[in-house]
Amino acid sequence: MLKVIKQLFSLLTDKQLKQFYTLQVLVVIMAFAELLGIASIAPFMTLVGDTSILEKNNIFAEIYQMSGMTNPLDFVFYTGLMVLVALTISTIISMYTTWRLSLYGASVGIEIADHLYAYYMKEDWQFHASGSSAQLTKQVSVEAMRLTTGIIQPLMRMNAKVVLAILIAVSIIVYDPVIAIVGLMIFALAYFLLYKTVRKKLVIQGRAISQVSTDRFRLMNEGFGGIKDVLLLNRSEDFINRFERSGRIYARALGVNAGISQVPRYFMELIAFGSMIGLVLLLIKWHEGNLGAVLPILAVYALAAFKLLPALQQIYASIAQIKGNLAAFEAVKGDLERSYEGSKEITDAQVAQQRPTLTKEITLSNIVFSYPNKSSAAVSDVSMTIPKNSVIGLVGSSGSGKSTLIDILLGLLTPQSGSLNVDGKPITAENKRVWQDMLGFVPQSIFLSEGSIAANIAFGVPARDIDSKKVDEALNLANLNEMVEQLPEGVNTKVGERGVQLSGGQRQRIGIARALYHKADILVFDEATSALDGITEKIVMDAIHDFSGQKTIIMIAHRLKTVQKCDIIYLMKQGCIVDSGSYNELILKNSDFKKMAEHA
Ligand SMILES: Nc1ncnc2c1ncn2[C@@H]1O[C@H](COP(=O)(O)OP(=O)(O)OP(=O)(O)O)[C@@H](O)[C@H]1O
Repeated sequence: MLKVIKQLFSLLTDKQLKQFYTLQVLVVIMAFAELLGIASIAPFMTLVGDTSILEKNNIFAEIYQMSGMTNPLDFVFYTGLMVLVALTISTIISMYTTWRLSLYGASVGIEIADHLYAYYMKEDWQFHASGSSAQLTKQVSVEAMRLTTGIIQPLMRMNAKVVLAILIAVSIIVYDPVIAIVGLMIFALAYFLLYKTVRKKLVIQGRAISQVSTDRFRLMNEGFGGIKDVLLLNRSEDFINRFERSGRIYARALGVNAGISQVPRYFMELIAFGSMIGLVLLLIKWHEGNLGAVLPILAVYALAAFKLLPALQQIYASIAQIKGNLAAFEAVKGDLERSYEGSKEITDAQVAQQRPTLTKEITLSNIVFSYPNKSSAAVSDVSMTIPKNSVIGLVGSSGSGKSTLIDILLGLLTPQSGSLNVDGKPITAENKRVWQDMLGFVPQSIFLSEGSIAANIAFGVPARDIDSKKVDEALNLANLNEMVEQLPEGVNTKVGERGVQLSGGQRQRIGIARALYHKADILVFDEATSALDGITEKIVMDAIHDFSGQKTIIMIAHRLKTVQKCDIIYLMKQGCIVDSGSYNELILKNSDFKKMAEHA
């Protein structure tokens, strides 16, 4: 567990560390203030037990004399008042420190979750293509939250209590070593034995929480995401049963871990009361029934126990909670460490220096790309040239590697060998971002957010920065204006989650309008018009071809009709480019292409 705390500390930023040390000072002040509160009770009780000490030769008598009071009861009253003031100050310090610790714990936890989200959002396409979004959602929402509430916050609470417990322990040892050491040993041993017994169970249940959380997120993602198929195939019961089954494991694991940290409190209270009764009997026996002598000693121990017991319980409960949530840290540790390794941000000056300009051509040279865990290459030794302002078609059977090649062109996938060049300048990790700014991409299936049509066209641009003129132009070019005019709120009409309130063709045209909104010089279409009816496709294709000579256009198409007007068509087969030429040239020279055209 100490190792985990050390690792967690290494993830804190300088600012967080500084705040932590400041809080440490507050924690120590709080512990001293609480101790002072306890310590001030003893003299007061001595005074209450026997006011005749004011007549004797001691510190009380001196203060009494200096106060100028004549009635001992008045003195007792004012001493009591001062003790109350001391206790109030100590309470205020404790409340403030606990408040600050809670805020600090929560903010550190949430900053870690934010960091994790930012890390995943900046990871490349290959990372996302080979992982599961349910897993990432779980990492950020469940595991990072468990890290906050199950590790960092308990650690903060424990931190304050450890200092207090040590101070109380030292003070009562100084006050009376024998009684203190025996009492402390009883508690330490009881908690230690308890922790040893439950330690393994906490870890096991903690891991179960991580495991079933993944299952539950997956079931939610698949169930809600594929609800149409679920309903049609009548699979709701299967989903519900699996969800409930994981829920039972989840509930038990959560309950057991919470119980293990809370339940022993009552047992410890029993031990504390038992020890107290034992101590009372012992003291009465030692002092032969003299209550005046017994009361102050008893008051100190009662108050020490009153403060020490919850502190020990808090330490134990925090340790149990941390142990039970270690699996959450294990789950995100690797990603967190990588996320803190420092991102290579490039400066504006570097961007300007690296900005590729397209004046002549884009070339792909000897590109080889294999997906991880795949034996054959998805793209093998592909070379192609895309002249500026030309219209290029990419055709081939399903699985021939067209989308993979386009992802390489978009800078989303990095080939294992070969290079992508713009006017001879290679696109590297450093200038990739600038290259991507020059591209407009329309994928096979468009992702739509829950916002308005305008927000979806200007995707990712804050509402106040959306340029309505550019939205109108894009709508026009994507042949959407007629449909939008019929909507009650026009471009401000909401499209529903993932665009459920739109037809497939309308969704696709919004995707096309999105690519056009950003006024990219290079437009890439991956099966972008396949969901459109013949007439709409022709209108949209004509709009795309209107750009010919002004923009560089690359399109993947299954329907050969779509690529008929392209300047060059590349034919792909099993990851290779097997032929190229204009539509008419390919019909004449390539039998595969001819067959495809006949069956189109
Ligand atoms: N994320 C991925 N992980 C592993 N393999 C993949 C992944 N995406 C594609 N592949 C594999 O790479 C090969 C090429 O796929 P790609 O999607 O590029 O073909 P395509 O020509 O675009 O097909 P389609 O016309 O059906 O979209 C296929 O064998 C496919 O199974």
